[in-house]
Amino acid sequence: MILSAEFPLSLETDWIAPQSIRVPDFHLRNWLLDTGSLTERLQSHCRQFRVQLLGQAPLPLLDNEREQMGPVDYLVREVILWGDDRPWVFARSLLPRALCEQDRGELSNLGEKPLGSILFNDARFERQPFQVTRLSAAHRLQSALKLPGTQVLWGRRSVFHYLQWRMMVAEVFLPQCPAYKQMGAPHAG
Ligand SMILES: C=C(O[C@@H]1C=C(C(=O)O)C=C[C@H]1O)C(=O)O
Repeated sequence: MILSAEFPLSLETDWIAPQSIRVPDFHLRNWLLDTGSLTERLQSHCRQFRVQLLGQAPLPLLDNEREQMGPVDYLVREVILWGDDRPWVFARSLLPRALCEQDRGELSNLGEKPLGSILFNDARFERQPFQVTRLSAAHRLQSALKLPGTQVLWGRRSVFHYLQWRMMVAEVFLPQCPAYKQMGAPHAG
């Protein structure tokens, strides 16, 4: 299973401090603000976890990314995270191009290896506070991913500081993600 989508999909949305927005339920809020590896949490909810790479290339940033990331070049990486053949997360990450091409070569050819396997295995990556976002059912991401577009989607983003570098990770929970209480599903922790 793959989701066909153009690259970059981008992610035009407003990002808000968590204390300034009401998240509908505690379960979702817990997922949105979990500072651990999303990859690891998703892996605990499925038998087969997979990263589908939509693309990774040097690209311009959105205005509301650039204002946090400073005047350096970035590789934009966009992926879909799958759990047991269900698309669970769209992620857009900004990787400093010079870092990828110098010190951390493994970042430039990450491919379908989860980014979290690097970020959460090196204490020098220091996560900064989250911002959250609410995408309406009509948001273009839903139509671009050919999702049913019948529900509001929630996402989060944070900057990781690494030495003199900044890296941003933004994740949107897609409709089947365990971050939402699935109708009729037994309560998942
Ligand atoms: C940052 C993490 O890595 C995950 C994997 C990503 C990737 O491979 O591009 C992007 C965002 C994350 O959902 C994580 O596991 O928390």
